[in-house]
Amino acid sequence: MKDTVIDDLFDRAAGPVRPFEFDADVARVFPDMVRRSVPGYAELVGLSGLIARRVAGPGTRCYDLGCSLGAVTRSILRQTGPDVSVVAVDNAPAMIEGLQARLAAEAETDVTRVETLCADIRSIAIEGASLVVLNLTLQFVPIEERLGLLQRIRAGLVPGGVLILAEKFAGPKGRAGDWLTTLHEDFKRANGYSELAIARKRTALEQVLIPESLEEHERRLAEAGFAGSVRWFQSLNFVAWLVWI
Ligand SMILES: Nc1ncnc2c1ncn2[C@@H]1O[C@H](C[S@+](CC[C@H]([NH3+])C(=O)[O-])CC(=O)[O-])[C@@H](O)[C@H]1O
Ligand SMILES: O=C(O)C(=O)Cc1ccccc1
Repeated sequence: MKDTVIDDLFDRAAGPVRPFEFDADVARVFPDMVRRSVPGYAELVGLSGLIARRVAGPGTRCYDLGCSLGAVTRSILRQTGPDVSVVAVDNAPAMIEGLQARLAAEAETDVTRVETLCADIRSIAIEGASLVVLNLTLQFVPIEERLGLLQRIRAGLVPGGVLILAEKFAGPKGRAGDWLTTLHEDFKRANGYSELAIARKRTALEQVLIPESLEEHERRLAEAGFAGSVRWFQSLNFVAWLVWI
């Protein structure tokens, strides 16, 4: 449960690379992995809490979809009043178990405000939501199912409610996109990842994390019926939008 377990999962050269999975090994190292792999992750999580503070009125619900170990859930809890609840959803049992253990261990957290669900975000009910957060999660949903999920999210928002969508995005073809990829790999090197680990994780993620361009995302948000959006975060090839109805 410690957040200091070092991620060395891709350092071992043994055997062919298997597709990336959110299993118990990943859950164990996840805080270190995400901090060293996603530039601006802490800022994304912290600012999501500030957005919650603005939009989550009394008696409303926030959804953290693909919550992993609940960093965003805890950020929302910290920034909102006692009558705001959070539904934290992930389909990886190891993540939900890790989240539950963390919540129970934190004396300052009111666990009665959190409902944890080990479920697929494509099949849960979304109702009475002032905030829905997809923090680096939509990228793992099959492309043909992304529109339907966004439509259901929009239908579940209350007036004044918003969606936070954060994604790794596909940069433009050519030099601009190449710069973003190169600098992201430099970021990983600077955080201590080996060439082997970077290459093996790239292969493991290939058919699993499918990034799309900024234009594809923005076109789909409009198609899903959202009224507007603003990009409020970008660090290299990671971006976040605030999306309203
Ligand atoms: N269909 C699905 N249903 C439910 N969960 C899913 C699904 N697909 C993927 N997941 C879950 O989405 C999470 C993505 S990680 C999110 C980080 C977190 N938001 C954070 O703020 O720390 C991002 C990353 O690792 O790049 C994993 O825990 C998956 O099990
Ligand atoms: O490492 C990467 O390239 C990423 O895109 C971030 C990430 C972080 C944690 C799990 C999977 C992907």
